[in-house]
Amino acid sequence: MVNKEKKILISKLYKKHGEKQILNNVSFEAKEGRITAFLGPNGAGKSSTLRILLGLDNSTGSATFGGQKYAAYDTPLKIVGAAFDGVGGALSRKVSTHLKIIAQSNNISINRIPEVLDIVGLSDKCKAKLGTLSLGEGQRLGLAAALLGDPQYLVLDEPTNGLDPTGIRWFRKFIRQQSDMGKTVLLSSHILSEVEAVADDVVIINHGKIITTGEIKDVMKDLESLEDVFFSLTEGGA
Ligand SMILES: Nc1ncnc2c1ncn2[C@@H]1O[C@H](COP(=O)(O)OP(=O)(O)OP(=O)(O)O)[C@@H](O)[C@H]1O
Repeated sequence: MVNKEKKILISKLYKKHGEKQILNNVSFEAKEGRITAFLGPNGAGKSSTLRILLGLDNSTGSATFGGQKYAAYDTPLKIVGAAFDGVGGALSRKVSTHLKIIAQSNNISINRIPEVLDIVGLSDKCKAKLGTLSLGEGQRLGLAAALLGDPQYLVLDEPTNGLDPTGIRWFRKFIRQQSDMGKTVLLSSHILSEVEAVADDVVIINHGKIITTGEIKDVMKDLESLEDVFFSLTEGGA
């Protein structure tokens, strides 16, 4: 039975690599029309959680989009758009060809390609080779690929990596537009100031354990900045 609520629900994930427990009862949700930031220091377990959510790794527990696992959707790119580090195509391939391959393998019309390039401000790079893109352009192309299927859910791993201040400002506006359209946005970051400026809700993870979740304004209510919250929770003992 498909859950009508358009939320990402992560419940009781446990994961070990060898003897090391890298996820320990990880549970949280990301809600429709809101931007949820998944925050934590290097090695905290963010990418591991997102990989499980996207069916790239296994674990105990469950991780669903609208009540269904990623792999249970016939054409997942029409439901979930994901962007991880790197573009992931042959460097000699053109931007348009890269997006065409992704679109065609997911039954998405190629008419969508100019639209997504326009949304991310890469229309002039349509014929450029992947190997010639800057880091920031590569990030934008990753977002374009994520948007191809006009998905309800966006899962973005460190989306501001490599963006300059103009790019960061562009990203904030872009992601707010997406959530205002009713999308469910989950993004990971270790850049606290970025998250503070853009997120509605925050989930903080450290050493594989969720240490706080809530609306950003509530999590921050007794502290000056998210930076203070983060350090009080991750270094102060929790
Ligand atoms: N395949 C693997 N084998 C062994 N250990 C792993 C593997 N993948 C991840 N880990 C370990 O799991 C822990 C969590 O890693 P993960 O990449 O999820 O962290 P992260 O929060 O995304 O960090 P970062 O911000 O640096 O990307 C780390 O200690 C990492 O070394």
